[in-house]
Amino acid sequence: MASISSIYSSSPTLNNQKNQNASSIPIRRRSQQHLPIYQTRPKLPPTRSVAREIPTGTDLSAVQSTNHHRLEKDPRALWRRYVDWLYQHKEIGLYLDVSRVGFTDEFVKEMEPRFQAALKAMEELEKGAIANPDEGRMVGHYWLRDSNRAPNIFLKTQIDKTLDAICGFADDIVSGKIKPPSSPEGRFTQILSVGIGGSALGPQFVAEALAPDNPPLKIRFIDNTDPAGIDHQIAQLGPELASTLVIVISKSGGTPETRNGLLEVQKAFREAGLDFPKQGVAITQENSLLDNTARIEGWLARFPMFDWVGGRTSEMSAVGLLPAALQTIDIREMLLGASLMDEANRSTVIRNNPAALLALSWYWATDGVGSKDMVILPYKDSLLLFSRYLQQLVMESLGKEYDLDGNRVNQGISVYGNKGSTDQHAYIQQLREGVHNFFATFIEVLRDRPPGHDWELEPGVTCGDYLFGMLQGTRSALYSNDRESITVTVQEVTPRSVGALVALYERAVGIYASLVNINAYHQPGVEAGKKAAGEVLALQKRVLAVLNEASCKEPVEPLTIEEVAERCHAPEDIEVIYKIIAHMAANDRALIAEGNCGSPRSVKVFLGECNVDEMYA
Ligand SMILES: O=P(O)(O)OC[C@H]1O[C@H](O)[C@H](O)[C@@H](O)[C@@H]1O
Repeated sequence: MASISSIYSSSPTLNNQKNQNASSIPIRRRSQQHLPIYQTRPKLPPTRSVAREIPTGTDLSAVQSTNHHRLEKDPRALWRRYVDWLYQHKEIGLYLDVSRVGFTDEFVKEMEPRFQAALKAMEELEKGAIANPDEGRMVGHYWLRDSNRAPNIFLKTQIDKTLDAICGFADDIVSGKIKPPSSPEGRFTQILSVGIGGSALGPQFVAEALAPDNPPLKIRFIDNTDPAGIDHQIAQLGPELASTLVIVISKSGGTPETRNGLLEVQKAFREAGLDFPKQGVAITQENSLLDNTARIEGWLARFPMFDWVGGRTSEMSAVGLLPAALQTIDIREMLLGASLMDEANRSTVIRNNPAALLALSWYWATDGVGSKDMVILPYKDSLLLFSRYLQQLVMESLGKEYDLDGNRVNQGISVYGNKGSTDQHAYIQQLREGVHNFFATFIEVLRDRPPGHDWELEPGVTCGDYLFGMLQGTRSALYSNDRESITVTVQEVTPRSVGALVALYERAVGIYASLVNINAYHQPGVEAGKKAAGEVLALQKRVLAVLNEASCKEPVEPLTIEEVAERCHAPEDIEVIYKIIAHMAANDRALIAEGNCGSPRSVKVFLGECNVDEMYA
């Protein structure tokens, strides 16, 4: 198996190219490799503080151009730039316009060697290199849509067999060949998908984008451990719980939120007198806790998640494909769209490689250090969740403390957005005129409605013309105020174009990560929050034990928060202890709190009942 670590480690460190006077890109010398990045990188002057120092009456655009090249404003030159840089993929029906990002020809030239190194790294990754060195894993989501690219026949067979199994199972469910055991409907009518993060965001985005108006199975999601949210989903299912297929998705098979969702759903099944295993499907890694549970309990079906597919890039695995197929979305078309896009993204010519063009634009717009946020604005309701999906893909992949050489870099690009033209009535005001800390990405869909459904709501103008006008207007209004933007245009929202969009951004993230020399495929930072949450729950158990002991005394001994903290041997955790008590008190947890919650020192607590067994446990 090849290794790409050498390619990564030979990448030059990131530098703020636009603020360099030298025409060549400074390459970090070996001897500098262990210097913290802030010592090797020129500091970017933040636009806001620069703006504050400007004397009144100064031409702001002139000041900005000291930080950024002045953007081209001549309409003819802009048209030429548009035509020169426009990327088109005919088979997908996708265009990428980066003309409203102000990178210069010199910048592109300077970046060329780094792009070649990044594209080489992608090539090695696709061949099966350990592209996720921290976890010692291959990164194989590209093989999912072209199994011939898998590095060995075993993996190829695994991919092909899983795809066939997904299609077969979905057909059997949709056709009613596999029936729920006790539903009067005689067939499954609902899907309840339980999963979080990469095990939810892709399926949510795709369902919103592509599900037909009246799918044979309607999907809903539990993607949190919020009891009220879970109750809401279950309540909405009502008697249709009996015809609900529950898909539990977790790569690790041990994510607490997903486990809790499953336990809550299983309880609802018990209470309704239903047999959960006959309606349960697991998508997880082989031999995970979830997999073993599903196997032992005899769930209806189990589908694998592969070690070499990360959660946030799992849309083309069973995670995304099974829910999509159950909604009768053409998953083979999704895969085709992704593989066509992958093929285009293998070009070593930047302007012919859409993912490289995106990465180039991101690098320029954010100075390669995430100095600007990425605002995603799809002008199409069905693409509403694209920004949420991209938020995880981009931020979990690029938001890293250390680079591959161990330098502290605190990399990342913040992503947010919703949809146009809705957002024009919300926050576009700030984008146009306020703090200049973003670049926009417009997602344009050319086809307004299915053929034969359009009408003119005023002479010569349709509803979709308004949407189009709003997009074009916002693009040019932002640009005229020096706000850069990218436009991704698709002909229609179809399984093919959605598959292509997913693949486009997956690859752009990979290339960008390589440019800034970070591992895009791990998420060490996520563990800190999980660990801290576990510590809070452990502390809660100690608090309960202390309160139980005091409450078993005669007479009962109410304790102040300080006393509880002392007895837990955790005086430094007093604030969390107070919050634990306040949370339990708000939830009728047999805990009696006296005093005023607004003044925590006045609060005294004891348990409403003494549990002698627990005292001696
Ligand atoms: O699929 P799971 O193992 O349940 O993981 C679900 C999610 O949880 C984690 O916190 C990770 O940060 C995500 O990348 C992942 O997608």
